[in-house]
Amino acid sequence: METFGTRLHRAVAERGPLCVGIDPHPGLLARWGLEDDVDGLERFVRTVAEALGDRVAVFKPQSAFFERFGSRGVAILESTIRQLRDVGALVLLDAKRGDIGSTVAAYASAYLDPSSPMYVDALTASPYLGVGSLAPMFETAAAHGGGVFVLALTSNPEGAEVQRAVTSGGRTVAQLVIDEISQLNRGAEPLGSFGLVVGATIGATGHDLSRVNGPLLAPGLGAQGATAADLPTVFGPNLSAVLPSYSREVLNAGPDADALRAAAARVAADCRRILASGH
Ligand SMILES: O=c1ccn([C@@H]2O[C@H](COP(=O)(O)O)[C@@H](O)[C@H]2O)c(=O)[nH]1
Repeated sequence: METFGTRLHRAVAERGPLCVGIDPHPGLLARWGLEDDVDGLERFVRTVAEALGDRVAVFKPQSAFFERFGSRGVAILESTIRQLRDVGALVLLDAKRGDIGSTVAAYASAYLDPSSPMYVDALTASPYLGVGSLAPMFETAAAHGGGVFVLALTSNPEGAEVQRAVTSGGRTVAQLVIDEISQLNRGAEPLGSFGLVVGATIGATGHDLSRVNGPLLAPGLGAQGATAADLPTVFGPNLSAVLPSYSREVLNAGPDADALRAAAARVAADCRRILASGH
């Protein structure tokens, strides 16, 4: 069985280092001339999947925008996940799950067990009940070739007061998370399956990402103000592991399929240039 890290490494080599977020904001539905209802949601996500599904390495549907419409919205999320995986894209569901271990085990079954209707390649997770509480997710992901991306240094300004607080051991909370994920990825080749979320907006924070040996998802590009040119400041010598993530910046170009493709190609080219130059 191939690991998620191996599959991600190949997807990025074939399609380029880009994650496109699928965030059907009410404002975007209106901009696309769609109603803010289940039919509008379905038209929106089908358009994105048909325009970009065969060329973007990773899609990151934001669960909240589907949950907003109840069970019919979740059914659309489920079919979108299938549609994207059928055309060879990897799906990273952004649901930021986290809880006590026994409940985390249920989240692991829901999203990381291939027998589940909601099975995805990888899931975002929140470590604030302790990184150890996420163990059932890590175990299920490892057993089935899946991945988990754990929040470390998020792109929103409110994250810093918690994530950069110093623990009794002298490390920041974020560094503790980084170090625990680094342990899980030790020795993995070509890339570990356990990633971190590090916002592109945060500037230079002095955190040590050098031992992560796993993917570094970088949201905050585009609509939140960061650009590809900010990536070297945030990630320093660890740029090769960065997976840049854009949602609204690409989705704003729709609903025209060619315009969506052009927007994705533009941000991918910006990122490729910066990531390849290493600075
Ligand atoms: O630190 C984080 C973690 C997750 N996100 C999510 O990414 C997208 C960003 O959307 P944009 O339109 O590109 O701003 C969204 O789903 C967030 O929930 C994040 O922004 N920052």
